[in-house]
Parts: sequence; C-alpha cells; structure tokens
Amino acid sequence: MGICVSSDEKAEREKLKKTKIIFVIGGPGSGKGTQCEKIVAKYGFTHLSTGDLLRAEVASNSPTGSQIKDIMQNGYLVPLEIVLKLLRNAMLQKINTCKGFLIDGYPREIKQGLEFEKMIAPPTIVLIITCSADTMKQRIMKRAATSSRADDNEATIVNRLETYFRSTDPIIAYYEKRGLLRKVPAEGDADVVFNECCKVIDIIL
Ligand SMILES: Nc1ncnc2c1ncn2[C@@H]1O[C@H](COP(=O)(O)OP(=O)(O)OP(=O)(O)O)[C@@H](O)[C@H]1O
Ligand SMILES: Nc1nc2c(ncn2[C@@H]2O[C@H](COP(=O)(O)OP(=O)(O)O)[C@@H](O)[C@H]2O)c(=O)[nH]1
Ligand SMILES: [Mg+2]
Repeated sequence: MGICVSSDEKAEREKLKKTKIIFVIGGPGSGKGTQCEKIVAKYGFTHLSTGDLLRAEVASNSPTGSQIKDIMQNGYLVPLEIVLKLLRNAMLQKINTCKGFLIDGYPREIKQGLEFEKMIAPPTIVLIITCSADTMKQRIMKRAATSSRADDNEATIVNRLETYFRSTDPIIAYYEKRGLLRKVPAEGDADVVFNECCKVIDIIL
C-alpha cells in the first residue's frame, strides 16, 4: 500500500523546496542569535531558533514541554522527532510570507540534517559561526546576567560545550563534502562577524 500524500501537502513541499534555507550552527554563545537578528534586519529572512521554539514549548506547559524541560536544563539534546515537528510547523506557518529561512541551532547531529531533508528540503548553505570554547563560556556568563535562561549557568555550560564538540565535527565534515559549508570566524566584534556573514549570503541571493 502506497503512502497517501494530499495535494495540500504536495503544494507545501514544493514551496519549501523553492525557499532559501540557511542552517546557522555554532557552539553555545558563539553568536548565532546575534547574527541572525542582524541578518533578519538586512535581508528580511525569517529567523527560527530551535532553542527558542523548544523554550516556548516548555513555557506552554504542554506534555511535550514537561518531557523536554530537564533535558534542556541539563544541556543535552532534545529528541529529534520533537525538534523537527516544531520546526516544520513553524516553517509552514511562515511559508507564504517569507523570503528565506534562517534555521538557528539546527542540525545538531547529522541525523537531524538528513531527516530535515527528507521531511522538508535541502539547505541552500550551512553557515557555521566559530570561536574558542573560552570565548563561548565568557559570552554565556555575560548573557547569564540578563537572560534568565535555566541553562545559562556554569555546570550546564560545561555539558553544552561537550555536547557541541562531540556532535559537530561529523556535521562539519558532512556539509563540507557536499560544498555547502560556509565558515565565519567569530572571535571579534559582532559587526565584523556580520560583515563576513553578508559576504556569504550575498552570493546565494
Ligand atoms: N536542534 C536541536 N536538537 C536538540 N536539542 C536542541 C536543538 N536546538 C536546541 N536544543 C535544546 O535547547 C537548548 C538551548 O539551545 P539554544 O540553541 O537556544 O542555545 P544556544 O545558547 O544558542 O546554544 P547551545 O544550545 O549550543 O547551548 C540546547 O542545549 C538543547 O537542549
Ligand atoms: N564580542 C562579541 N560578543 C558577541 C558576539 N555575538 C554575540 N555576542 C554576545 O555573546 C552572547 C551570546 O550570543 P547569542 O547570540 O545569544 O549566542 P548563541 O548562543 O550562539 O545564540 C550575547 O550576550 C551577545 O551579546 C560577537 O560577535 N562578538
Ligand atoms: Mg541562541
């Protein structure tokens, strides 16, 4: 028996395939959110952060929210099915008005990238924002003063950095091999980093 795909779903898939999709990855506190905000202001793309979507789910007190609260608080990865479902729904809500998507914080493992392509579409490029672990730690500790995020504390930061470094090398190698990876060094000032991001984005417009 074949899988039945409705014509609505087909139309949605076609639209998603035509839209520019930029994955924005990088360690915790590397500046993904900061750069995405600047990119939105200049290019009018739609910014979706998986971290923000998941935090909203926790805040809504839904059953899924209670399931993922502790995982996030401890700095581990939320199960792929939950993240992808939230992401796909959020994309579909914006698909008719959006100029392109910035997907911030995804994929965090190769499997997430593969499933995204199966369910949605391939990314146009993968932007990776890179800085040292020390810089990330310092930035998060500074953000902690105002963020009120449950995971912006010293113990969780250690786990988040570990989770990041463990899962990222294979992701980098995978997208590099496909010619989709664009590296932007991010030790400097946010405006300098943004300049480099623009160079990469201008090429795909
Ligand atoms: N794609 C994802 N897959 C699994 N879990 C995710 C994903 N994106 C976010 N999360 C969960 O949400 C938490 C916060 O992610 P978010 O991207 O907001 O943080 P960040 O400070 O930008 O970077 P990092 O998560 O790398 O610390 C993660 O530690 C993880 O538990
Ligand atoms: N010096 C410097 N600080 C930055 C830069 N990008 C972000 N920050 C600061 O670092 C903290 C973490 O940035 P954020 O965008 O939340 O990082 P994310 O965790 O990767 O989404 C924030 O307090 C920012 O103000 C940068 O390029 N240079
Ligand atoms: Mg962020």
